[in-house]
Amino acid sequence: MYKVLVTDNISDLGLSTLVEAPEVKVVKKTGLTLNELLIEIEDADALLVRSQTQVTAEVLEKAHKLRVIGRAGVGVDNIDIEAATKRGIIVMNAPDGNTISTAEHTFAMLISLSRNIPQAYRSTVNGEWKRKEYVGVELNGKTLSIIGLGRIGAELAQKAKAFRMNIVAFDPYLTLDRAEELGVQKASFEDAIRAGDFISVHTPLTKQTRHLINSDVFHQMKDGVRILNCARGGIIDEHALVGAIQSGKVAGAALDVFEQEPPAPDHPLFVLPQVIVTPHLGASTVEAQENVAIDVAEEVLHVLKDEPFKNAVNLPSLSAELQKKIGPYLPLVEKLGKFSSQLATGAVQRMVISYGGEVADLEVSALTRALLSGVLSQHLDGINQVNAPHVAKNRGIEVLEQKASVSHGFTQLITVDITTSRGNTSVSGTLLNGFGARITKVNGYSVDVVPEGHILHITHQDQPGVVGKVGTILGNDKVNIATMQVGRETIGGQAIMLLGIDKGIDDAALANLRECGVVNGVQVIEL
Ligand SMILES: NC(=O)c1ccc[n+]([C@@H]2O[C@H](COP(=O)([O-])OP(=O)(O)OC[C@H]3O[C@@H](n4cnc5c(N)ncnc54)[C@H](O)[C@@H]3O)[C@@H](O)[C@H]2O)c1
Ligand SMILES: O=C(O)[C@H](O)COP(=O)(O)O
Repeated sequence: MYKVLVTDNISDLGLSTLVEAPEVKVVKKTGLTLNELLIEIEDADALLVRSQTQVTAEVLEKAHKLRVIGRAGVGVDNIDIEAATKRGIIVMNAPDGNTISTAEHTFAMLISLSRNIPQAYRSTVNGEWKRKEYVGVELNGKTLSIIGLGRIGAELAQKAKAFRMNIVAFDPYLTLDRAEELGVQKASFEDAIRAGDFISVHTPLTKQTRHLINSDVFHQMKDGVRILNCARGGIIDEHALVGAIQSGKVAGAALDVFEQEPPAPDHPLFVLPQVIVTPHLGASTVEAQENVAIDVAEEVLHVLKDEPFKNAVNLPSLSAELQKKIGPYLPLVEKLGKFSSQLATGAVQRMVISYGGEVADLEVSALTRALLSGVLSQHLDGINQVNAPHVAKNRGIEVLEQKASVSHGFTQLITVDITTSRGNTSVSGTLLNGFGARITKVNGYSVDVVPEGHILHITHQDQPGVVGKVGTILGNDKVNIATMQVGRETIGGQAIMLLGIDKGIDDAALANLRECGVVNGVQVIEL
């Protein structure tokens, strides 16, 4: 039974996917103190959060069983991704479900800001009638600069265009074609900042975007500019914003998010009449909350059930088409990794993974991760495709991926060459149409082995009687030989024998084999 811990308010409709899954126990505990969270996380297999729960390295330290963190929403800045990745924990979000709601909220803030609606409401219900004080500005014909033209930025652009605003956008990944398609003017950051009558930020909060809008940037803006942040607190330097409003540079600001949430009640922005605020409501609609909860619950369940999943933020994303194409290769590369690392002796220093034939036409990074995970998991605990590249890098293991059109007679061939402190090991494998995975070459010897179960790898001199002697020793130990493959360099030269056996071999029989006088080395490979 998998324990899925839910620590923020996530829609029950979305959670029903998990509640109804027989292999899952949903434990919903919101408002936990840090100490309570540290206890609850210990036996959790999955954690579901929104933006409130701070999933820090300290929390993850206690997460001994955790395989996946699902964020019912977009921003993952409340999760220590690096710490999760190191521990092999998948972090996934629900990137699409709240786009419309957040863009609509931003637009509501834009109109409210231009017409002073919140201020006028408060004044009017307090018995005042200040028609002159709340004169606004039109949106029509004004320039809206959007910093970060992703899902929400692009959706906002469409809404603002309907109000006949000119849209100028800066996004490092914005192409001219995409800008044309959206009907926006692509600009540099500086030009977008200088052009806007209204400036709205829609980037994630990262090291690069923290205080992206600071006092230097405010100086470059038009006098009387209005600022919006419905993305993340911290993208705008709040102290610089206070100064820019007090100096008259900025005519108004609409904020849904804050550097610290909830902000202190005496926050200096709250006494400025030009500032309107909401308590992080961008995604707070019935529709958005159902969408993100359903999306994330489904994907978390896929992870727990070892099924293909999407939206992991600490794994490269694979299209459904690519997943389908590389799927059949995954068991082969994992086996190649396990086989080669059990054969290799000494500390791994370098791995070269070569893809030949049809597989070379695919984007193979997911296969490389799976193979690397197969290699490292033989010697290290807790290795998976999420943390394998990170662990290899930390241990100074060089990993090279290469592609070749030749595949030595096979439709596709994958070879792993491992260099250790003691020498080199090379193992190749292929997928045989209708027959599955095969190991086709081991250290230069051609073989045809199904990579499964218990395999003995024996090196010996090619001479009469070796097979008989090995067979007798195993027979005496009641070990049944299921398959046998031999390969040799030349007649009478160095040779290998790969024996598929029905059960693990005990230490005594292994010692007998090693001391029988006709074999040079024996390695047990468990796949
Ligand atoms: N207020 C809310 O309730 C709410 C709701 C949803 C999302 N958000 C926030 O909005 C952010 C954007 O969401 P999205 O779904 O549009 O994400 P997205 O990934 O589709 O778009 C983000 C865009 O920012 C761009 N970007 C990154 N760094 C940049 C930089 N330095 N300068 C300019 N552009 C940069 C990216 O290229 C990307 O196109 C999220 O990261 C989240 O923090 C807030
Ligand atoms: O990044 C997001 O998706 C939004 O900020 C929503 O956050 P919330 O789930 O805490 O409302």
